[in-house]
Amino acid sequence: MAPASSLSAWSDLQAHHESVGRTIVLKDAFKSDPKRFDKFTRKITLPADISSGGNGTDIIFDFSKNLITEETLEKLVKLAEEAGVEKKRDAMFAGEKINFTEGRAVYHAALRNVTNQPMKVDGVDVMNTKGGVNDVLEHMRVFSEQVRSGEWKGYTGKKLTTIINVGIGGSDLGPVMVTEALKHYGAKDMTLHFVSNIDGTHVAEALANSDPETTLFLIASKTFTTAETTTNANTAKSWFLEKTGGKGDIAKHFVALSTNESEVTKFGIDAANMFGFESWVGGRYSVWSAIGLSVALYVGFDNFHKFLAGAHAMDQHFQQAPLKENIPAIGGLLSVWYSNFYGAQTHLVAPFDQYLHRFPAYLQQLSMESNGKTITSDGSPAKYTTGPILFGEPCTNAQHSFFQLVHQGTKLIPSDFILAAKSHNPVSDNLHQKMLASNYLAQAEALMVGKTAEEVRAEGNVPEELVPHKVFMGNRPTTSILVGGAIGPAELGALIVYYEHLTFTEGAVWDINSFDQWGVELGKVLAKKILKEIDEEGAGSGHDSSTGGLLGAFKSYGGF
Ligand SMILES: O=P(O)(O)OC[C@H]1O[C@](O)(CO)[C@@H](O)[C@@H]1O
Repeated sequence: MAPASSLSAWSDLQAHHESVGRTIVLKDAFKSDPKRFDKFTRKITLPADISSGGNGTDIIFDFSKNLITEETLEKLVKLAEEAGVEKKRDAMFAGEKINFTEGRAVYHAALRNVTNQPMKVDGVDVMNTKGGVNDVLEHMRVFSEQVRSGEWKGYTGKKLTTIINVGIGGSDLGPVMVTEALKHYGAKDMTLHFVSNIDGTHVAEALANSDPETTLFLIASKTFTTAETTTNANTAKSWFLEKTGGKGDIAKHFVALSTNESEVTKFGIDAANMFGFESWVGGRYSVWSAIGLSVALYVGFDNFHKFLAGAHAMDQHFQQAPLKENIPAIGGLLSVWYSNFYGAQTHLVAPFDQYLHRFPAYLQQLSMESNGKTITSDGSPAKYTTGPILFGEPCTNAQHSFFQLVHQGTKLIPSDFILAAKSHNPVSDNLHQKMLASNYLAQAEALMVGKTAEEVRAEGNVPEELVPHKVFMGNRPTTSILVGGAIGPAELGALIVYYEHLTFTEGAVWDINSFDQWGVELGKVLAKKILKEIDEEGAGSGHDSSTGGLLGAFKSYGGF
């Protein structure tokens, strides 16, 4: 595929940015076009039987507060066409090996293919083959129901009520985020811990208050070779054997979520207690796979299934909707518009929802591990900026910390705001929810309309020297996502997949491989070498003076 910047739609967008984009004033665009909201808002309705309220939940994506005209959208769609976004999308859904640096299909959509359409990789239907998607789902259903009901017992016959998921990256962030987001649906008698960091504090704190008789360990690692996970898992195993005086039955208390059966059995977990998946599931896309077992255990399999079904609904929309109506494609194209034509470097995602407090952290891996790449498909460096820095925190908290910069800083920060119309906790007669909503609406409005010097002066009593400090430039773009109900499993699934396919669209336009992650390797290799050097005499070898100096200082201060 040709580099994006050589496409004629790209030059066309550059000219369009010069002539139109740079001069769009959003508040004027709204004044002159009363239909702007309708024109740029898109909606998906989830099937009633999976929606949180029992009737189909609408999710509205209001793109109207973005720096676009109808012509901009047409030109962005043209860019997507020229960049082959639809062709690449279809190749992904056809199981083609679009992860071209690893020779792998990118097929996580099969994991949530709840309508059970045949989906094949190398001619094999991954849904119905032995050990395939449906078999693993059935294993997850049976196991999660047994644990939740107490039929699956620990070695002394007690119900397992503490779940410790040991995993990192995609084997952690998805399960953490989703179990937090769906806490309302979680088993009240279950305590969850997620141990990811190699910092011994993480595992020590999780084990500190856990009872080996009632604890279930999920060792979650696609490769089962990740240093942090195998080390934490071994520490957990030693703790378990020590606390149980060697009587603890690993088979009852440890299960593995992995693709690597030989490493799993070497660790001491029986293959029967392994929940498998395939290499075509990338780590950051794995919450839909066996890696999501903690979710199924916590919220129950029916809810896990709704989570998959909501995701599937967004997959179908992405596959079927024409680009101009295609919600994730529009999200991705807007990101390209801001990154490559306005020079934006960031993407803020602020959920107005406390349950979604780990959503931005989850999206960081999804977006930045996918599109933090320089090299394009022909091996040459991109001549344009690629993956933005995604960041975020829940609101209203974020408003009281970094929103100063979003409103008055020198950077353009395209922002997404997410709100559910209904709270799971409508306390104080919904006062909190109304205040939350008022902030969600006010922030997007304030970012757009800003405040001029004249408006500041008109407020009266403002010393002239303070006027510039109180001016808000405005014209700062936001996308407002409104879930027309409560955020339940299906709604969450659909929201995640919106960002997955947004990320896909960006990568497809930028002509990069969004599905590998070579950039994490170098640090891992160096850390292995340095770990050895910590136990050897001296301050290592072949290091620069900073690294060598710090290594020496660490050894001397730490007594190593
Ligand atoms: O599930 P694994 O194989 O332990 O990998 C954990 C994480 O490590 C990474 O490979 C990055 O180092 C991620 O892509 C992945 O999600």
